[in-house]
Amino acid sequence: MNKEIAKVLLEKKAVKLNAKDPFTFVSGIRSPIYCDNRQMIAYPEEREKIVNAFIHESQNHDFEIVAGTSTAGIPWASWISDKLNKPMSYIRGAKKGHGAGNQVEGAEINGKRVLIIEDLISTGGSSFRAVETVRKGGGSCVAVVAIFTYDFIKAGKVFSEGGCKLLTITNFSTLVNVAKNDGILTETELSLVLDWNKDPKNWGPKHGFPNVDKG
Ligand SMILES: O=P(O)(O)OC[C@H]1O[C@H](OP(=O)(O)OP(=O)(O)O)[C@H](O)[C@@H]1O
Ligand SMILES: O=C(O)c1cc(=O)[nH]c(=O)[nH]1
Repeated sequence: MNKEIAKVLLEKKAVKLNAKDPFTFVSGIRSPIYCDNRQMIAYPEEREKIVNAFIHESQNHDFEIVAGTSTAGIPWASWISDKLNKPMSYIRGAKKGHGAGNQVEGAEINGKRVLIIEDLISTGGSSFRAVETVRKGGGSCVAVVAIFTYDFIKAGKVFSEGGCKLLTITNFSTLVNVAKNDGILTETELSLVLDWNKDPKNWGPKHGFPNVDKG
């Protein structure tokens, strides 16, 4: 996994820690760590490294359309499709309730091979829903590529059972190793996040922070 990108995320403080008031993930899981890759769009030099890493990761895949997930995947899909001179789409979480009523905007995906661009994978739920949307629209998804994954077992399962390749530039263990070697996180912080990552679903309830029920 890519150490340079992990370092960039840490140096630009996209990675945040808060054990006293843990973050709530979209899945409802509570966490003392949050990786806010959205912040990286603010840094032209570093974001270019991330765009190049996305392109490197997907270089062996044959795709016709670059599709960003709404919302955090969209800026990356824009830069990637621009660099590769390929058509771009973006995938909404739900059909738009007015206007043209689309769920996929931009390039027509019907009958096309689509590469989905996501910023981050936790449970994999959001990005796999994007895969299903592409399939429903008549496209095939050659892979989902994301900047970062927490390597949850659940995410691996969702993708392998759903028959879609999941590619990631960097991951939790690489991030933790870089943070340790470069002295970015203290021993206490490192053991906090390692403890959480062993059993993310039960970490919150065990520490007095119930998970949020997302239905
Ligand atoms: O793997 P999952 O458990 O689904 O979690 C990861 C998703 O959560 C975040 O999106 P968020 O819902 O915060 O929306 P945003 O992209 O609009 O910021 C992130 O951008 C991923 O899409
Ligand atoms: O699961 C999430 O919602 C999530 C986790 C994280 O670290 N970063 C993010 O943007 N979303």
